[in-house]
Amino acid sequence: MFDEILDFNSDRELDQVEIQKLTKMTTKVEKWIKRYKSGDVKPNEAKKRRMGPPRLSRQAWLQRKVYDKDRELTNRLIALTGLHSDIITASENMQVVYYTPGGHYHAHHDSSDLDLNLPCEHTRHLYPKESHNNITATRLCRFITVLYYLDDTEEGGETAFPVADNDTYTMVDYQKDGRAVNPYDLSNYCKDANLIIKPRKGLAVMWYNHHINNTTGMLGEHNLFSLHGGCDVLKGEKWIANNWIALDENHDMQIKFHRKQLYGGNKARTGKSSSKEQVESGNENYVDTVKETKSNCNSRQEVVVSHPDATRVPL
Ligand SMILES: O=C(O)CCC(=O)C(=O)O
Ligand SMILES: [Fe+2]
Repeated sequence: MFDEILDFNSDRELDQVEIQKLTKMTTKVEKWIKRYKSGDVKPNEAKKRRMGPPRLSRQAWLQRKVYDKDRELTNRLIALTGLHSDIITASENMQVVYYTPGGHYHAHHDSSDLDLNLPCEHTRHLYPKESHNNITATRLCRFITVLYYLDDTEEGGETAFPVADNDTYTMVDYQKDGRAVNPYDLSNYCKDANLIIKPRKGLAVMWYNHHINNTTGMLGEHNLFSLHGGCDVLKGEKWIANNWIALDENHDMQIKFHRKQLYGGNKARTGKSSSKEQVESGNENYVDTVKETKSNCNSRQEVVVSHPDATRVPL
């Protein structure tokens, strides 16, 4: 309430002007107190409001054929991740993010919990038509994030991982050094994060959003320690780009995805919003193209997933 109604300039103090305004505001304040007392305002709602919007930034998608014509970056990603080139090449295009002072992205996960009742967003269009029509929800299956800093930022704008390596982390009553901390709120608790990275032009950060399933060698449980976000930019601008590497928990679906994207697809994938476009564009030549390129596919022997629990998956 203090933030919402009284502290107009959000400096956490009531000055003369705010107090003068306050006298005209009594009805509104009384209404608020009444709502609060009646339990109408849930603690979460209050918390969210104090944190401000989850994200304050501008985003754009770049197509691989535009930003990486010569595949230099793609090849470096293959080397960096140790993954099969098809996994990298079939993944989402690059997202560029721009922040100005006050801009931030509160802590979040880039991928979704492993839920076998929901298809992965990147392979949803590969399900048979009948079941496909029944798909109303999907989840993000982003095994790896690679984040690039495209420029320095004068002040603030760190990428923070509030609970990295914290074995004792639970979502309830999170504490740091004996103080209650809201690990999602990077405007107020950025410096409490366990890992903080200062933007520096040319630096890239890579992390795993999931574990590997030891039996299948494919996408495993969500790694909740990958919680992260962008702290408030205090001075200057922040420019970053994201590459998300998609992986299904189902090996056959992932291979189908590669074939369609790389050898049978007629449209490049442009991020989450494009899958509908891809489905609608269809691809009647798929079977022929797969036949033609089968030798090409077959020359690729295996998908190698590089991860602390790495296993080799036959293709
Ligand atoms: O701005 C940052 O440092 C983090 C951005 C991020 O997490 C995202 O775009 O998903
Ligand atoms: Fe993120």
